[in-house]
Amino acid sequence: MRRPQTKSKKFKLQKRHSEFQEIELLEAWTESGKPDSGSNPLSLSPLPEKSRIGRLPDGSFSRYAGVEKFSQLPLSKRTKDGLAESKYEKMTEIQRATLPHSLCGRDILGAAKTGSGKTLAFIIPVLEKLYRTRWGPEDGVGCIIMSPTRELAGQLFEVLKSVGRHHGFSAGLLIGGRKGVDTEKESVNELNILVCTPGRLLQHMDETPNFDCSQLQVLVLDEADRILDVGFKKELNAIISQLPKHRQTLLFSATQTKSVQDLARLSLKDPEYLSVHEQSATATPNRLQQIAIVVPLDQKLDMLWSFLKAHLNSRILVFLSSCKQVKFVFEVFKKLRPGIPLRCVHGRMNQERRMGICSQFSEKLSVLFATDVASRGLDFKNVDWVVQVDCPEDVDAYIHRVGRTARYLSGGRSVLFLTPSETKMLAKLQEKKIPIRSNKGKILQTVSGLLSALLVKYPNLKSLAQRAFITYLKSIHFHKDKEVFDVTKLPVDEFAASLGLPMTPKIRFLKQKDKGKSLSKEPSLVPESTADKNLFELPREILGTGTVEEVEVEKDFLLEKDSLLVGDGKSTDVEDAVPATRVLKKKKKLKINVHRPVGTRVVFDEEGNTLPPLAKLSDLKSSTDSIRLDKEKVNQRYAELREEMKMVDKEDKALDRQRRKEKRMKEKLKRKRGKDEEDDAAGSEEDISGSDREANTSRARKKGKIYFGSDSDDGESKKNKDTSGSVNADTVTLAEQEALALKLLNSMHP
Ligand SMILES: Nc1ncnc2c1ncn2[C@@H]1O[C@H](COP(=O)(O)OP(=O)(O)OP(=O)(O)O)[C@@H](O)[C@H]1O
Repeated sequence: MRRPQTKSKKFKLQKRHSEFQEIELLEAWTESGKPDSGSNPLSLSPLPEKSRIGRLPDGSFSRYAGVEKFSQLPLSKRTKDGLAESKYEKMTEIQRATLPHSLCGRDILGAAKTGSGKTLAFIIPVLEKLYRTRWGPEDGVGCIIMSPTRELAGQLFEVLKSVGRHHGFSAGLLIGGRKGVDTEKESVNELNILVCTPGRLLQHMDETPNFDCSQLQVLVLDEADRILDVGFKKELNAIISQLPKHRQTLLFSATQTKSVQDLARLSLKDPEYLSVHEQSATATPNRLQQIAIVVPLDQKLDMLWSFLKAHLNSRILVFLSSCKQVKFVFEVFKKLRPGIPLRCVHGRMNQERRMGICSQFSEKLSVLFATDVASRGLDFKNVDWVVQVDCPEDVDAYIHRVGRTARYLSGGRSVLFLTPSETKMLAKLQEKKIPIRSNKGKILQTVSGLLSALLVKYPNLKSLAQRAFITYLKSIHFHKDKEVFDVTKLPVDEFAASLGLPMTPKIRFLKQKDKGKSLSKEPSLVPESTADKNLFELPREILGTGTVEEVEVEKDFLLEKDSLLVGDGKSTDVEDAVPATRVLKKKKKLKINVHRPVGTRVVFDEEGNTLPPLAKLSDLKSSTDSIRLDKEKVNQRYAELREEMKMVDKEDKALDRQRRKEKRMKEKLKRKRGKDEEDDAAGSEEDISGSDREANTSRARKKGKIYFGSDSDDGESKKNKDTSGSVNADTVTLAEQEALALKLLNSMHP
């Protein structure tokens, strides 16, 4: 037993020794720019000072400028093995450009197109830095990698785990929205690498006793321009003030900041600005095909629906401007069943669900409706289409959104919907080297009419629609670029109608801000349409004008934006950092601005088309086109609909009650049968020599074919019901069925 122990100890010592040699060589490279081939591998020099950050003398990194493979770089064996096992062999452009600099301790400002491999460009130097300084558990936090969103932090953590699998460092994912902050507090001081969002990191800095980052070696900001912008300003300043100035800082983004102010905030020292695609003809990936379609605001959902129906075998990522928009479109489209799985992700969702949905989206062909929470950094696999239903707030936001497709070597396509008043965005994109051309879209199927019927049937959808309406207008109102976004140019009544709303919600924030200004109508640039216009839409002149409904709205639109989302006072993440302010619901006397006769009970076929009786409304339309509906009629119709729905509801409830009773009876019998079978197995003489009736029942029981419910499953079972002397549920009442069941039970067990 002793021998192997000695052997393994010896082996470990040898291994450590060779690692020391390796570190020595790497250090020598770092110091001189060349591996120190002349040094004696057996003479161990003292450990390098922990705080020292090696720097490659100018020009000497050029030795590695032309190398193509990771294996040719002076990396530790552990990192090289991790890379090889993760199937990374050849470097991408940004990795080739930045690694020689970052490996010798320089501050880096790295910029490259989306999907070009920036993550490895900072994960590798992090691992190498800690390895070379022989960082251990007792040294605490050596590196912080920050990301603006929790999902992205989770993804970076996975890459770190994969490439760093042979290293012995401890690493932790610190993001908000997860329980277990107390558990984190216990171990956060022992972690060597923190992958985090700014909010959660700050929370630990504020609350965790003895939380210490004073020995920090490397700070990484992924999506640096986003973390440096106003949304994170306070958090970032507070964090930076607690970090040592003497450290290496790596900033990466597809849309990198060059602001001197930003760089000064981070105390960068002679940073290397490495933008590998600056001379490229395009700012987006070469394999990305991009088109823009001009769609009137009130036809956006029709266009989106038509698009989805035409691309059922694709993985599609759809961007909308706010959580409420995402929720609404997801919920109503789900009810209309387009024929492809639908998912949604936004900042107001439970974190576990958010993460789960993002990973499911990579696995299955589906449509993911998302806010900008999914716009940066996320590496979904094989997204075929990115559809931007709501225009991004600027060119950078556009670049990140479309960057979710056409990643690394794969291709992809994107569509941008622009309302007629947003067409200036097209020129702005083209100015910034984005090869996008405008195209005509075809509306194959309209849904706005169906939505109004859905909203009658599901009142919660109506309030979702109202909120979606308000938050959309607010998003336009708060966007900075007024050349593109002008809320006064939007056709608000038509927009409300297109969401299925029977009346236009009151837009209070505009009333206050732009008193006197009236919202004008959009120029009509209707895309080519092969579909009938909404069949049950009544002409607007029949419906009266200028009347509104007030709805509960969030006071500050920014709260609606995921990127700046915040939660309750106990913030755990920047996404949850500012307390949400709500305005109390204020009901006012409603005047109704009806857009169309609201539907009756709706039945949909598999394709999401309405079946009669809704279709009758189209007849109603043709016969009433010329009739002016007064308010009384509308109210009367509402009352009728309510009554009708009550009746339907009653019927449904009764049916449901009956089903549940039957189910209970079935279960009771099943349990009983199980018990009997146990008794059979115990070999009771009485059971074996039972009466004919018992024999019949027992035969039926063995076949598992005693039914009392009407939902029995197959034809054969129905036949058996009769032969086994059991009951035909269609011909007896529930009470009779129950009585019979009891009788049967009693007869089986007198
Ligand atoms: N050297 C490499 N060899 C093969 N695949 C790579 C290499 N580097 C990165 N990749 C792959 O390329 C894809 C995109 O990488 P990554 O997520 O790092 O891009 P990015 O530049 O950070 O994109 P974004 O700007 O959207 O954040 C990932 O699937 C990653 O696994």
